[in-house]
Amino acid sequence: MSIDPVATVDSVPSRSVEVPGWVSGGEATQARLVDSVAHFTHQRDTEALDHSLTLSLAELADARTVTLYKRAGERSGPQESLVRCSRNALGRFNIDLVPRSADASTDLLLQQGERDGGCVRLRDGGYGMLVPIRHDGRMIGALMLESEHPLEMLRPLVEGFARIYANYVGLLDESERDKLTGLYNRRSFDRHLQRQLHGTRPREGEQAGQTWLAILDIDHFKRINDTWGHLYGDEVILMIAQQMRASFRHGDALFRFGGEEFVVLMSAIDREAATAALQRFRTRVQDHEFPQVGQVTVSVGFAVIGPHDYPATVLDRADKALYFAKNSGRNQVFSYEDLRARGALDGDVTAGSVDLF
Ligand SMILES: Nc1nc2c(ncn2[C@@H]2O[C@H](COP(=O)(O)OP(=O)(O)OP(=O)(O)O)[C@@H](O)[C@H]2O)c(=O)[nH]1
Repeated sequence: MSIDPVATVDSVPSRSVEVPGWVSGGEATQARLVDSVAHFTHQRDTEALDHSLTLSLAELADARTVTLYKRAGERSGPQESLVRCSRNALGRFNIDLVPRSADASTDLLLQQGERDGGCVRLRDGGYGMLVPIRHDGRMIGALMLESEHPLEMLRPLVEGFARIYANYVGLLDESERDKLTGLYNRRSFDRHLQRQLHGTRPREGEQAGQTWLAILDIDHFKRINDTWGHLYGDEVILMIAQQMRASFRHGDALFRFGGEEFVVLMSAIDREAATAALQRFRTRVQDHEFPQVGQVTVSVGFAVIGPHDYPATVLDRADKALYFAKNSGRNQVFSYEDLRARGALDGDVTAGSVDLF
């Protein structure tokens, strides 16, 4: 069923306590609990962790549905995603990942969770419990359990799982991100590429787009370091990352591959739209006054990603377009497919600077 806060009424009286059998069990119960935690903390990427969390809780709490609401961490804005584990007609659990924009009902739910984390009766007679998930004092999401049984007794368990989850998300996030800029690091690139290719569905009213890979490289960065020193060089890298965040859309994945080289995985309807977005970023950088250093420019090469392309192949194509941009005077954006169609890459094209996998 849909989780609509309008459907939640009345706080559950504190004495209504009915508990799934396992809660009062002995060693077998403890073993099951430990097993769940071990399984859950074995995961090495956030998506698997989300699935494992909702499934573990659904099984342990004998819930009919466990929903994990996640607030977008990296940017401001209302974007959220939702992972739902629910029991099907055969009694088995299914997990759905639903990327979505926040709507009024989600916000209301989260506000409610913030306020009291309340146990509620659902309109259909079921029981609901909402537990906020906090990391470093910030609410990063919430867990909503729905069951045929009252859930109050399970609150410490669910809160414990929420705390472990928050700690773990923090750790995973750190291992996936570049320390200086907070952008994703190269290690997480393949996973994001798969998600971008297979996970993004167009929003209502939106046409399905294509996925593009762009390499952005700061021009004459060595000169910046040599003239102003590495600290100013680092500052430029940081500001370029900020410009990327401000230029690209929320669903686009932003990486620092190392040094002064950045990668964007973006959706765009066609090559013109991709070019426009990248030109906007290039102009933005060119027009920015960097402290002490003054003007900085970037060169960009990009290529479309087909569903069966290897990451290394597309990186190589985007890198060839970048190399062309560098050789054509820098501060420009080039598409590999466009250059290919014009015959501009025929002949002597040496691979650029990207180290392939
Ligand atoms: N400050 C700073 N410098 C870095 C970092 N990583 C790499 N560099 C420097 O970035 C410079 C890259 O220089 P090159 O690859 O020659 O490229 P470039 O000077 O930007 O020239 P073009 O790309 O051809 O325009 C080198 O001097 C590296 O030492 C970093 O994290 N911080």
